[in-house]
Amino acid sequence: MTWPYATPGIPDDLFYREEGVPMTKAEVRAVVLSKLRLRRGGVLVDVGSGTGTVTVEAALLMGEEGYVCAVEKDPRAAALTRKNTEKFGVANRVAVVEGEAPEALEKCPRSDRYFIGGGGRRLGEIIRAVFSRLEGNGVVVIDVVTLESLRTALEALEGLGVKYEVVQIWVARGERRGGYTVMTALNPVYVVTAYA
Ligand SMILES: C[S@@+](CC[C@H](N)C(=O)[O-])C[C@H]1O[C@@H](n2cnc3c(N)ncnc32)[C@H](O)[C@@H]1O
Repeated sequence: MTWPYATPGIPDDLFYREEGVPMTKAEVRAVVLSKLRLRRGGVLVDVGSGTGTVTVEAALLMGEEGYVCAVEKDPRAAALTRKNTEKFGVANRVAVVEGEAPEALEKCPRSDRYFIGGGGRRLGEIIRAVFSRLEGNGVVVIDVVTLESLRTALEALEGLGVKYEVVQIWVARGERRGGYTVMTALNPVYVVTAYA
């Protein structure tokens, strides 16, 4: 389908999804994409692309001349990223690299914009590798859920001596139940934005 709007805001349920493949939720994507300060015609490297929602929306925002290199170690998630880029008509400007970061980062061009949405136990290594490849006036956005990952991310950034900020996002969505609207909380997430 062709997304007809100037801003992405694609509802989560329009993406192909699969049990066990995580997704960055719509409200969190809005913050992540805003913090990334993408440019039309820019290049984003999306590390741990999962379902591919950030890849798709970033590609839409950067326009026809933009390019996303999506790195994903889980073959099922990589396939889902591909499928979603096809669904939203951006597959021609997305390269899906199936492999594990940090090594697989070598298969992406160097860039001034990185989103790290996954990294597991290798998060610290990935952050250091990303900064070694980051181009001038770069922005790196890291999305973490657990306190341990937050600590790893902050220690890595402190070790690199770079400027960063952290926001915590708590989103609750209203769900209609028996004639009432009940607010249902999503997991809180931390969005860390670091600057070259
Ligand atoms: C929370 S999900 C990302 C969700 C994604 N941003 C989206 O929009 O759907 C994290 C992903 O990172 C991937 N991942 C974890 N460690 C990785 C690594 N070292 N290299 C590449 N991918 C990794 C996982 O397989 C998982 O799909």
